[in-house]
Amino acid sequence: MSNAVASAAAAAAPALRLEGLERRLGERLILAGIDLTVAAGECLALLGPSGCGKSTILRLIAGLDRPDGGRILIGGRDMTCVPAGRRQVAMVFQSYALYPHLSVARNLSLGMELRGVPRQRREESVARVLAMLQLEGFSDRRPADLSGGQRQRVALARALLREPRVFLLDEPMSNLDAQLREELRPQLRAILCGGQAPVVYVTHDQQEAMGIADRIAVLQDGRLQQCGTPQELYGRPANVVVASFIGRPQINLLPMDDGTVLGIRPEHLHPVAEGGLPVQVLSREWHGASQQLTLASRHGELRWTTDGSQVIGDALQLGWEPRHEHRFRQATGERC
Ligand SMILES: Nc1ncnc2c1ncn2[C@@H]1O[C@H](COP(=O)(O)OP(=O)(O)OP(=O)(O)O)[C@@H](O)[C@H]1O
Repeated sequence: MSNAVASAAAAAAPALRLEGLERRLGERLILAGIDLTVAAGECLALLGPSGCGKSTILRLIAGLDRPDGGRILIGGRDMTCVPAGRRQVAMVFQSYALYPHLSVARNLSLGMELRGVPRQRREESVARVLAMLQLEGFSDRRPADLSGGQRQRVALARALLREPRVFLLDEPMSNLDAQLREELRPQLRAILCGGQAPVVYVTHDQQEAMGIADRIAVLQDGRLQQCGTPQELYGRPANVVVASFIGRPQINLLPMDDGTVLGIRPEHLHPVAEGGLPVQVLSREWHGASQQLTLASRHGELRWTTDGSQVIGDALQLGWEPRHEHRFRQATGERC
């Protein structure tokens, strides 16, 4: 291939591509044939329960671990056997790993110093990321004198300064409290989407994945269940695993006599005067603007999110619009 043809092919290639990635530990298959692509500037969330293989995928992309099958391509180039240090991949973990004895500014500039970046450019870059992450007043502080959220932003800033070709984040907000996580979410999204590097963001929190990512890949037991936009996964889950993982409170899954499972989201139920499913209120939990009710029905317990004033013991009938029904095969869990 000529240089011009090769560079045109690289430009057209996805920024990050995983092809049939496989990882075994002894007899156990930890990852089974993972195929994923991430475009430049796109944020892909890896979502799934503990042990599903999310961190293993990140470690393989970073080069901290080797796959037993498949390939990792960055900008069209096969990086599967390239050592970690030469992949230009930045990874942010849940623990911040900042140098405790150095100021914020030094923590940020050290990597550039080691790479021989001239002083003036270092100072400009540090000032730029501090402003971007709203940390301007903190450059002289030590990590111990920062809050958890501020420390995590410094860790992010340090990763941004590496100008990586791929950005990997492993549950970067899991050490922060729920309120701070919510506050940081839009900031993080703006920062991650502002760059050219593809971003892979690991989380087990579906709300965080929906809030931050352009697309979500749902994993279970080392297998990719579905990959799509948050709206696609919510609106047309490919199987009961995805249906249960996306959307809170969890979707109702009701086994039917015809060998299917009927899926109805709690927010899509509404009271009807007649011809609906008879239910009785078992318990209630206030969520501010709405309440979540647990109901007894002939198909088992149901969850219903409503702004109504029902109380425990109330009996009523519920309906739903046909367009909100999801049908899955009982035998396989796959969408019908
Ligand atoms: N060094 C190891 N030795 C044995 N098993 C391992 C090792 N590393 C990972 N595993 C197993 O591989 C599977 C995938 O682990 P991985 O850490 O990728 O999952 P995860 O989805 O990131 O989980 P979590 O959300 O808990 O971090 C798990 O079942 C785990 O027990």
